[in-house]
This record gives sequence, structure tokens and C-alpha cells, in this order.
Amino acid sequence: MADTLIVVAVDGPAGSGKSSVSKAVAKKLGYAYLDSGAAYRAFAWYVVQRGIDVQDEPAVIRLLADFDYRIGTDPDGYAVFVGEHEVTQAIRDPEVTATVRYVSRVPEVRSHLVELFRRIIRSADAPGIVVEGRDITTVVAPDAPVRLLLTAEEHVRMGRRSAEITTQTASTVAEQLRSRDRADSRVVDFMNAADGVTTVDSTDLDFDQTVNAVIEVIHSHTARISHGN
Ligand SMILES: Nc1ncnc2c1ncn2[C@@H]1O[C@H](COP(=O)(O)OP(=O)(O)OP(=O)(O)O)[C@@H](O)[C@H]1O
Ligand SMILES: Nc1ccn([C@@H]2O[C@H](COP(=O)(O)O)[C@@H](O)[C@H]2O)c(=O)n1
Repeated sequence: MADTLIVVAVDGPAGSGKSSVSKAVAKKLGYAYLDSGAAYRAFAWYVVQRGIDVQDEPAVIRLLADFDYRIGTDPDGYAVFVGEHEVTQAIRDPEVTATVRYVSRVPEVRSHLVELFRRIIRSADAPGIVVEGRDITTVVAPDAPVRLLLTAEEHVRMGRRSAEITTQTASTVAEQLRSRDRADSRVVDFMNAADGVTTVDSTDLDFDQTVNAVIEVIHSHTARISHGN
């Protein structure tokens, strides 16, 4: 790990730009990047692969001991592995997106993955790391020097997501986004900024403006640190 690793914690609802914006910010700053949602997705994939019902909590919890998960932290391209299986693409399947909520609501799953994220963060070989998800500012890295809530109005997030997904109707995409947020927000609050967390609302910003807004927040916090405030 670098001597003084700068951890940038980013949370936000589905489609708010967490992964695309965090990746672009990490690239620009020469930081590492950690997609925490990939681990929840990979675990959901693994549960299904092992023939376990995602709603059978005791069985899901038992599987954690065998979950051999690896992810890269290079923002220019990272691979996700479960054991010997590369699942980088498979974890983006709509089936995984629809089932991930059942595993991510299980407290034992969350605490297991939180420890895993902290280990990955500690081993980052870069001046900083941008970590994005739902509970990074509050649970995974509540002491991070830079903590951000990235958000945008729901209709804007739905529009951006449906522009990306051409295989489903706009209304299906919108309903899936809304229902995932509803389920996830019963477990962690990523709609409201916790104390000390800066909100970046990209409703009226284009992609580059959002990246720049995030970088400005990082610079203002890191300048404060280097001035000892
Ligand atoms: N400010 C912006 N202006 C225009 N498009 C944007 C902006 N921010 C993000 N996007 C686009 O919105 C889409 C959703 O972004 P992204 O996948 O990064 O969201 P996310 O928060 O990681 O979502 P999820 O939690 O569902 O994985 C992407 O196509 C991305 O390029
Ligand atoms: N810190 C996190 C990150 C993700 N989740 C759960 O994983 C799902 C997929 O996340 P994406 O960011 O890849 O969309 C998400 O819907 C949550 O259920 C989480 O709980 N905590």
C-alpha cells in the first residue's frame, strides 16, 4: 500500500454514474478503482451456480466460506473471478441484476464483503483508490478523507440507463431501476448524504462536468489535508 493512501468513497443510487464516473476520476488521477457492487453480483452468480435458492438465507450464508473472489483495481480494465471462472461479463446479466438484492440484504454477506473490501483497499498500490457502492461512505470507509454521494433525479437516471440498454423497453428498465433502489434502500441509506458527505448532483451536468465536479471535491479535501485542517 502507498504510504498515505487517499481513499475516495462514493455512494449513490442505481444509474447515478457511480461506476462510470468513479472509473474516469480514478484514471485521471492515477488512482486505483474498486467496484464493490461486483462482489455482491459475483456472490449472487455463485449462489445460483451452486444450485442454491437465493432466498434460502442459511444456505446462502454457508456458501460464504467457499466464495473465492478476486477483482482487479485497474480503472482501465479489471477482471472479476470466482475461483477459476472469469465472471466479468456474467455478473452483468439481467438475471444477476434481478437476484443480487436477495444476497445483499443478508447481514452476514454484508459483513463478509465489507472485510474483503477493506483488505483490497489496504493493498492498493496507487496514491489513492476510488471505491464505489452503497455503503462505502458509511460502513466500508467511514473515515475516508473524501466521501461523496453521487446522485441525479430518478427520471434522469432512468433515461441514462435506458439509453444504455437497448434489449429492454424504457419502461422495463425504469421499473427495474426503481424496484432495485427500493429494495436496496431498505438495507442501507444511499439516498441521503451522511454527516460529512458531499453531494454531487449530476441532474444538470454532462458526463465530463460530473467527473470534473468530483475531482474538484477531491482536490478541495486533499488540499485541506495537506494544510493540516
Ligand atoms: N453526468 C452524466 N451525464 C450523462 N450520462 C451519464 C452521466 N453520469 C453517468 N452517465 C451515464 O449513465 C449511465 C449509468 O451510469 P453508471 O453505470 O456508471 O451508474 P451506476 O451508478 O454505476 O449504476 P448501477 O448502480 O446500476 O451499477 C451510464 O451510461 C453512464 O455513462
Ligand atoms: N456497497 C454495495 C454495493 C452494491 N450492493 C448491492 O449490489 C448490487 C449491485 O451493485 P451495482 O453497483 O453493481 O449496481 C446493488 O443493487 C446492491 O444490492 C450493496 O448492497 N452494497
